[in-house]
Amino acid sequence: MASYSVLHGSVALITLQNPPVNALSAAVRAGITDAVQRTLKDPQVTSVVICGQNGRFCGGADIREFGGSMSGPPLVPMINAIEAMDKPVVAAIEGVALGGGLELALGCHYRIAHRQALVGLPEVTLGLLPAAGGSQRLPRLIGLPAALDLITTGKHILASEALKLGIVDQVTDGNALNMAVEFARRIVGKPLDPRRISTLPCPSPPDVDFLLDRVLAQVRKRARGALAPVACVGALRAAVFLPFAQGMEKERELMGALFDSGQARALQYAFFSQRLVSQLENHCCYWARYGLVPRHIAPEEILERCLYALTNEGFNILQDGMAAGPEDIDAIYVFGYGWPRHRGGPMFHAGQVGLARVLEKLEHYQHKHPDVPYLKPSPLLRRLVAAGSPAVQKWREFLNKDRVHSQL
Ligand SMILES: CC/C=C\C=C\CC(=O)SCCNC(=O)CCNC(=O)[C@H](O)C(C)(C)COP(=O)(O)OP(=O)(O)OC[C@H]1O[C@@H](n2cnc3c(N)ncnc32)[C@H](O)[C@@H]1OP(=O)(O)O
Repeated sequence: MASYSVLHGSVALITLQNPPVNALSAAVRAGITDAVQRTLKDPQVTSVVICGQNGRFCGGADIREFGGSMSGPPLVPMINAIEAMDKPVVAAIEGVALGGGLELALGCHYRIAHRQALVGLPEVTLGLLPAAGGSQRLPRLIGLPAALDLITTGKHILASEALKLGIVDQVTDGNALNMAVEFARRIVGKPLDPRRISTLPCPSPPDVDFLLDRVLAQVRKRARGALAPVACVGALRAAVFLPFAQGMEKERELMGALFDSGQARALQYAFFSQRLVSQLENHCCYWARYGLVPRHIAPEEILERCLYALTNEGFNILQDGMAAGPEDIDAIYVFGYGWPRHRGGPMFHAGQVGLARVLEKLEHYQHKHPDVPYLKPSPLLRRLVAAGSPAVQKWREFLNKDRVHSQL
């Protein structure tokens, strides 16, 4: 929800209330929408401040809502209504203004932030794009190159950097809310049209086509099949070439394609699993109090146990006759699972690492974890090592002619 109060008899304060990060759930959107109506109707109110409870402006749309059917007032008309208000609206940014949270702030006429606050449009990391006007307002505010960088990477930046880019208007080391309220009282009567970002042209360099093509090529390469970063560039292209309303349509169309994609679901799943795992880490501290000390597992061990077990499975597949040769397995990994092409595939990679080393590592981990069957070295791997670790192209000669095609 969002609370409404009036300070100094004239400044309406709208406070987002949805701990821990004041995400824009249906109840929060409804609360903001109601509060906006109240400010419009109240003749005593001459300016408005929007803030978040407990020193956090807003962590964005409520990601937990994405899985179900969305209810409540939609974000885009709500932000448009705030921007269209004829009373100045100031966002008081403390803690975070991320995703839909920053988009809400971009719909306000001014943004005052605490120096340490973090702002950004991280939707791309969730397989999405900033679809509450962020892809259309941010480039109009700070120009195309900076907006491309922020939106295609999803990085969070400090308010002090956001000030340099022009995303926020002022920063303070003190209380951002108090500063925003004082600021809101001072600016009453100033023209608001230049502050409505949607009405501004999108500043872009003269070689804009070249820039967009170059960034698209870089983003495609970096994205390695991820759809969202490429869609972000498409939305920013629309911001440059289309009027705001048409740009918003393009933003919605691109978001529609991403929203239900398996990639968005996977990235949102990863977002919550990562947090679940860190909660388990805290449980580990709890266990330690009872004498259950978690074992430190070095990143190298995690990598080796995953990678060499996977490679070992490849040797077993060859041994069993489920694949004709190592090239078949490598092709499946490169084309089907996104294995980096420049590393050839798991079987080729095993050859590069050295088959003797792979065997030695598997024996080492199997000794430590005899209950894990995947770590038991494949007989084929042993045969290859005994034969002097021939090149991958020669492995077919070591496959039994009478292999069992057990799964065929
Ligand atoms: C038409 C569609 C229009 C608009 C679409 C907009 C898209 C978006 O806005 S997508 C969301 C964009 N926002 C983000 O990606 C921010 C995600 N959150 C974070 O990066 C961090 O949580 C943080 C805000 C920087 C806070 O970090 P920290 O203090 O380390 O706390 P956490 O452990 O990460 O989170 C605490 C708690 O909050 C939950 N949470 C965080 N953000 C959201 C969110 N946006 N929606 C729902 N829930 C959120 C997080 O899962 C944790 O919950 P637990 O229950 O404790 O796991």
